[in-house]
Amino acid sequence: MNLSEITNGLNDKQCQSVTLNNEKNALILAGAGSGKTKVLIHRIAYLITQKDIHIDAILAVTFTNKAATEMCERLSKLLRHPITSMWTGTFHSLAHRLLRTHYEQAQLTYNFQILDAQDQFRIIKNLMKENNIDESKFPIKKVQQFINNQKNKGIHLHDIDSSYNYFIKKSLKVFELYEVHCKTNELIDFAELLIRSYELLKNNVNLLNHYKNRFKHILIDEFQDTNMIQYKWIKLLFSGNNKVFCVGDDDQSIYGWRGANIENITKLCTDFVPIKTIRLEQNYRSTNNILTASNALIAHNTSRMGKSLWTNAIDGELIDMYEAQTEIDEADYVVSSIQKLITNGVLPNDCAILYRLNTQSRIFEEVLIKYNIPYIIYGGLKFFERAEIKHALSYLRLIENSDDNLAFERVVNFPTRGIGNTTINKIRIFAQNNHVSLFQATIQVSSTLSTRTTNALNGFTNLIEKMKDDTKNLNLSEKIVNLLNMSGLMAHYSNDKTSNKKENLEELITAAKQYKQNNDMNEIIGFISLASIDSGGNTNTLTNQNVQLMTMHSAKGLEFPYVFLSGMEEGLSPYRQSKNKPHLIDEERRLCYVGMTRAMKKLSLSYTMKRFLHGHFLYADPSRFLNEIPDEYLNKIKVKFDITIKNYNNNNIFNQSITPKSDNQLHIGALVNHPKFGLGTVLNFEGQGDSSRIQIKFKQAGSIKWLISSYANLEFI
Ligand SMILES: Nc1ncnc2c1ncn2[C@@H]1O[C@H](COP(=O)(O)OP(=O)(O)OP(=O)(O)O)[C@@H](O)[C@H]1O
Repeated sequence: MNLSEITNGLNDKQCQSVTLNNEKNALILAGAGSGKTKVLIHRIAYLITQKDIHIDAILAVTFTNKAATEMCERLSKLLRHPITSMWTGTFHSLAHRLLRTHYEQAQLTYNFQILDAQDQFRIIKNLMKENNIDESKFPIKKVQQFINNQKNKGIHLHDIDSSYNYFIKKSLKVFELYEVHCKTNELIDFAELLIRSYELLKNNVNLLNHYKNRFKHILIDEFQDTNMIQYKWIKLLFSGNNKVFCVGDDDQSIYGWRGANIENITKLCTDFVPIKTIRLEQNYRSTNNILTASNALIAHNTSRMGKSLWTNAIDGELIDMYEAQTEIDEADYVVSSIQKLITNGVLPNDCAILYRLNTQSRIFEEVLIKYNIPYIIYGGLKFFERAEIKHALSYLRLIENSDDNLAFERVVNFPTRGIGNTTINKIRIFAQNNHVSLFQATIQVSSTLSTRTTNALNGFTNLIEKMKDDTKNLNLSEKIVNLLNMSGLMAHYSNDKTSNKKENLEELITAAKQYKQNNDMNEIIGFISLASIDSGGNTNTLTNQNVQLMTMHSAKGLEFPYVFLSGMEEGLSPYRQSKNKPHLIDEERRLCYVGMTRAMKKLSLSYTMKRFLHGHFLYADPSRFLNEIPDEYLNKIKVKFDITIKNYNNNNIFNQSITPKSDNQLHIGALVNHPKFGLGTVLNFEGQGDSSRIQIKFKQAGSIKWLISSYANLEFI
């Protein structure tokens, strides 16, 4: 393969990045839609074909495992031969591979288990309960986040100063209990994967040197969202003999809340010298209007590394900006706009509805159903996180290692076999006191219980032993088929006609058939670990006839011809927790920028005057980000209200078509006088014609009232 085949179709800057001199490290600052994935793939192809770098000497880190699979597929296509053995994946999956390969040096046994976020939550919850830590005062999610934040920064338990406040003191207590629990049960959570693999290399000089010499080229995608421990990991592997090639965009760093450290990008330029920085500024995705409006928004962020994106594309349509009265009105507007597009021949999957919070999807779903438009939600419960899949995998875990306590707890009584909580508690206590696993405890304790309970417990332990024997010569997917039948899971879910749980179990069998084993890893352990690290996508991703719904975070890296960015209100975007915190507002602005730059042909923004969220009505101003987009790119759309008002002053009844917040005297914020309630401020209107209502906050008694507008008897002031 010659050089021109590798650089064919690349622009000058892309080409310069791909063919960069081998002697230098590189930071490719790649703007939204500037083709960074393309550059990364072509760079690897260039190294292999033009610089004779062996595939084993390349380490490629991606943001998701799906991105890694796609990268290998595209690379195979470009090179015209399959690429299967390259070390590629997320930091977590690579760390996992290192730990499984060198488990003894990492002071682990081969059977160590990976703890996903759900199981981590359950363990923290149990530990708090056992130690009488009140979850109403110390929400489990917050404690979990505290623990993970410390770990993501690479901070050890004993290094944390507990003198700050009571929350930290209590969280540290849980942290300590949690660490002991994980250590005793050989459970490794996500952050621990990184810490352990970092320490494995750091404490084993020979091993470190082996990998330093092996990986001549380390390529990292989405560098702006690396966290501290990931940065340390790369720095450790870096030597005079190898080179790093990092691709990222400081304007798209959106995972600060999860420990990502945007400063890693600037640190790179001082820690990895000599380094060449190349900016990719030509955007191939969006129309000029969408791109220029997005540029104007992100220009309000301080401390940017600076890029000015441009495009050869046409101006395209203006960006619609819709002011809705309520979230129902907003959803109606978005869905009816999508329906018009579909009627004009647009495919549903070319349309995406983006929002800030998962909970915002509900109302869109209701309206989509009403309009009979198929949709799919990304980022909800992922495939391997579903209960039925976790149950099935627990049986697989138990035949691999019957001492796996988490798996035991999940299925000892599922499907139900008459083993109640009291019995399970007895088993837990016995296991704790005698330092044995729950499975061992069951065998030892069962004879001391009632005959019925003994039979039930023996039934379970015998079932696991029989499963082990019967499936030992089968391949992975055959094993799963047998476990599903022997455990009764398949029969259990087959009876449930209201859900697609049975189909999900069948999908699990397919996933097992498709699983490609790493040469150096046991098949079952590899498959189970993959399920924990990369919980997979939605099950029904294959269909392309659905409107796509997702949070702005999940939309990272994707593109759609038509994008509807909803909930553009203060408190949602930017999210209320960022209030008065400039660095968090900057991150929210980046998130909005990511959302806007997903659009190829048409972007619609919307906000509501009133929103029912988390059980309350919220009245919010339009997002400050909307004001940061110059008017010339916007097509502002406001609804009109037909409302009947009786003016108290002159007793005139008049019908009006009102645009809220227009110069009309009746607008939100207008001052009114009422014969009975006195002075007040208009908060809201609702409905049409005779059934319209007006909401007013009266100064007297500070009360808020809805009045039928026809009889409101208001005097405008
Ligand atoms: N040289 C090129 N010529 C034509 N199209 C290109 C070129 N480079 C990239 N593209 C196209 O531009 C679009 C954006 O590319 P890609 O998704 O790789 O961008 P990105 O930099 O990863 O974007 P983001 O960071 O916003 O997710 C894709 O549709 C891609 O095919």
